[in-house]
Order: sequence, then structure tokens, then C-alpha cells
Amino acid sequence: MTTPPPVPQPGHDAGAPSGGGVTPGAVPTPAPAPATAAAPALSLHGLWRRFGQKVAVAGVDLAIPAGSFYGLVGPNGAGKTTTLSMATGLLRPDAGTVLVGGVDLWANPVEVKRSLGVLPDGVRLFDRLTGAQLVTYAGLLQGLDRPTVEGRTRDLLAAVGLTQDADTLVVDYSAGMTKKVALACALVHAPRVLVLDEPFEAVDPVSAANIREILHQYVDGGGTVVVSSHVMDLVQRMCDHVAVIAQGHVLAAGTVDEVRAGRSLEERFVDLVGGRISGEGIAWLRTSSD
Ligand SMILES: Nc1ncnc2c1ncn2[C@@H]1O[C@H](COP(=O)(O)OP(=O)(O)OP(=O)(O)O)[C@@H](O)[C@H]1O
Repeated sequence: MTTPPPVPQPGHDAGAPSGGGVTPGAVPTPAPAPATAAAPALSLHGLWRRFGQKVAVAGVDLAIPAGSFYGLVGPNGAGKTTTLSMATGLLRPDAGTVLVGGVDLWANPVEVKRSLGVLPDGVRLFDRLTGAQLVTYAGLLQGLDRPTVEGRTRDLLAAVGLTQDADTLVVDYSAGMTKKVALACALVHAPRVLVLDEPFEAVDPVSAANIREILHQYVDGGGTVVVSSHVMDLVQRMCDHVAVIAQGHVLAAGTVDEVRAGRSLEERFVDLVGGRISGEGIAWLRTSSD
């Protein structure tokens, strides 16, 4: 394994104004693509990241086509969150580049983050705000004017089923409600690319179906979604492209049909990743001794 060159330490940059359009009564539609529309929505080139001795991401290359619904799957500790954090400007890579619509994210973070909507893993939110205040805050932070933000906040809270809880403090939300309000925050500026780290974790099946519908609408409207998930069946049904990542490497990437090669995505995943463990070593767990 080669050692990547050292690079300065991580930095976080606040979002910046967005000029995304809005459809009254619906989820905001993505802003029109710029002149670099032919470029992939998101390109990762030679991304590396280590934490101490641990190499979390070891040279990831991915091209995520504009307008795709892209799944990122991999076992626990595969490097998905680390990859997505580097791809969205939350964690600086040790090496490699990230292009969003052909523009270098780490060279132009403020400009590029206007076109990104991000639902990070383990969201840390300003949870002493109500749900409505939090989404409003996210919209104002993106430079939207107040009337636009108020309309979008109402639309988004309705779309994720939080209208009744709009005035409840986020600290009092359940885990699933917190995911949903975080998704609303990620969408409020109508980004062109939406990156969601495990958006369905802790979300009930009805809410998950609603969120899937929102995301499909968003893709139909010209947006690109990148989503990490452990649920192979969901990814197979929901996504048109998928990458399988393990130990910081991409093992397979392409359309879902290409990657699964005539089998279920889950079977293909187990083949690629391996790692099945027999339960023999914990035979003592059996409650009966006979
Ligand atoms: N801040 C950190 N400090 C030290 N090690 C880290 C840190 N973040 C991630 N790692 C390590 O990097 C590797 C990849 O972690 P990462 O969270 O990217 O995996 P993942 O694919 O998202 O896993 P999961 O599916 O369990 O969420 C793991 O071995 C993890 O322990």
C-alpha cells in the first residue's frame, strides 16, 4: 500500500447563498446546472484518508453521473462515512480530489457547497431550536430570503411528515424525526447534489416510503442523490447505480444491474465482501444444555 502525501488539517466551511428555484407546495427543485453540466455530478479521484495508523479510505475513485440515484454500500467500517465526509467538504482528504459538477470542492469550498445538500451520519443539530426554526435557520444560512425560506420550510416539514411537530424542540424529537428534519435542512436550498449518509436509519416504513418518493421526485427534477445504506434490497429497488466499498477500496461500481450481474445485490455483496462468520464460537449462548 502506498503512502499518500501529507496535506493540511481538516477545515469546515459554512454554506453560502443558493439561487435554487422553488415549486410552491412541493419539495424545492434543484437549481439549474451550470455550464459544466456534462461533467459527472460528483467525481472522486484517488481519495485517501488515514486516522493514525488506520487507513480508512485507500484511493477511492468514483464517477457519479448527473441525474443518478447512486447507492454506496459496504460493511461496517468500510470507509463509507469517511468517503462521503471528504466528498462533501466536511473532512479534508490526505490526498485526492473531489469535483462537484466539474469544480474542485477543496479548492472552491464556498462556491461548491452552494450546490450540495448533505445529511451527515450522526447529525449534530442545534437541537434547542424547534424543527421549523432549524429548517429556517438552514435556509437563511444558505442566503435565501425570509419569505422563500418560510414557504420552503412549511413545504418540507409537510413533505417529511413533521407539520404537527414543527414547533417542538428538536432535542425532543425521536431519532427518526431528527433524521427527517435533517433531511429537510439538506434540501432547503434546492441543491443540485444531495448526499445522504444512512438516511433511512431509525425511520419507520411509512416515513421511509415518503422520503423515497421525495428523493425520486428530486431526481426526476434533475437532481443527483448519493445515499449510503446497509439495506441491499432497498438499494437494489431504489437506486440506479451502486458502488460496493470495503476496507477503503471500491470493489465494484456501475449500474445496479451491472454490479449485481444477474443475482440479488445482497448475494453479490456477500460474494464481493465475504466475512460470513459461523456461530460455533458462542455455542455457550444456547440456553439448553441437552
Ligand atoms: N475520527 C476517526 N478516528 C479514528 N478512526 C476513524 C475515525 N473515523 C473513522 N475511523 C475508522 O475508519 C474506518 C472507516 O470508518 P467509516 O465510519 O468511514 O466506515 P463506514 O463504512 O461508514 O462504517 P459503518 O457502516 O459502520 O457506518 C473504521 O475503521 C473506523 O474505525
